[in-house]
Amino acid sequence: MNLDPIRIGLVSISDRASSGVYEDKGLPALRDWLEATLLNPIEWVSHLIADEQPVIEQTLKQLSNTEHCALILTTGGTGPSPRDVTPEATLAVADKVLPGFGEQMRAVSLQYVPTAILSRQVAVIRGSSLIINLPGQPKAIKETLDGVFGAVPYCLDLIGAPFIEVREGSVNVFRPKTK
Ligand SMILES: Nc1ncnc2c1ncn2[C@@H]1O[C@H](COP(=O)(O)OP(=O)(O)OP(=O)(O)O)[C@@H](O)[C@H]1O
Ligand SMILES: Nc1nc2c(c(=O)[nH]1)N[C@H]1C(S)=C(S)[C@@H](COP(=O)(O)O)O[C@H]1N2
Repeated sequence: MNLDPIRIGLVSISDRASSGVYEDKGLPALRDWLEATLLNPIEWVSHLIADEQPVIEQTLKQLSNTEHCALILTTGGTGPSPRDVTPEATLAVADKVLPGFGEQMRAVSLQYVPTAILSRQVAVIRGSSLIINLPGQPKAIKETLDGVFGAVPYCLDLIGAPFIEVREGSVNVFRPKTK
């Protein structure tokens, strides 16, 4: 079966990585996980930006409206510090909020760290894009995506995105049987 390409937006949100204090490990971790999981060809649009709410909102709008990314993943800026504003920016550009993703990611993350409850991560629909916030610790990307990605393909089906398939032995995708 020929799978359509999927356009994916990646946004690493970190004051220190974006200013060169440390090397960004967010974008590579996101790419590695998605490349190891998805069978579709992937078209990437990546951004490394500071924890600035207007910049985050502008980036998300561009990825959704102009770049037409079906899936947009952010990493970083979900905690309680004053500079952590990713959820506020994501909610500000949302058409619909999907609270189940945040609930599930925090529940899954509690298996790894007791501080999982500090992440205020959200997932939303904007237009034909699904936007999901992930925590900033690079290792949290695999931990959370392993736990929630099973629901992503059907969510993308419902918003008119390309039909995506995953590699055998990666994540268990659930699509309800069609009537
Ligand atoms: N993009 C990244 N690349 C590499 N390591 C990161 C990145 N983002 C976060 N980390 C690591 O995870 C830790 C917690 O991430 P968090 O998002 O809370 O950072 P922060 O303290 O808000 O600072 P900053 O925004 O400057 O990354 C950081 O201290 C850093 O060690
Ligand atoms: N799976 C997972 N979730 C996690 C973590 C982690 O290491 N793994 N770190 C937690 C911590 S310590 C914080 S402060 C919050 C917010 O992180 P952020 O501000 O980097 O997004 O995510 C939490 N969620």
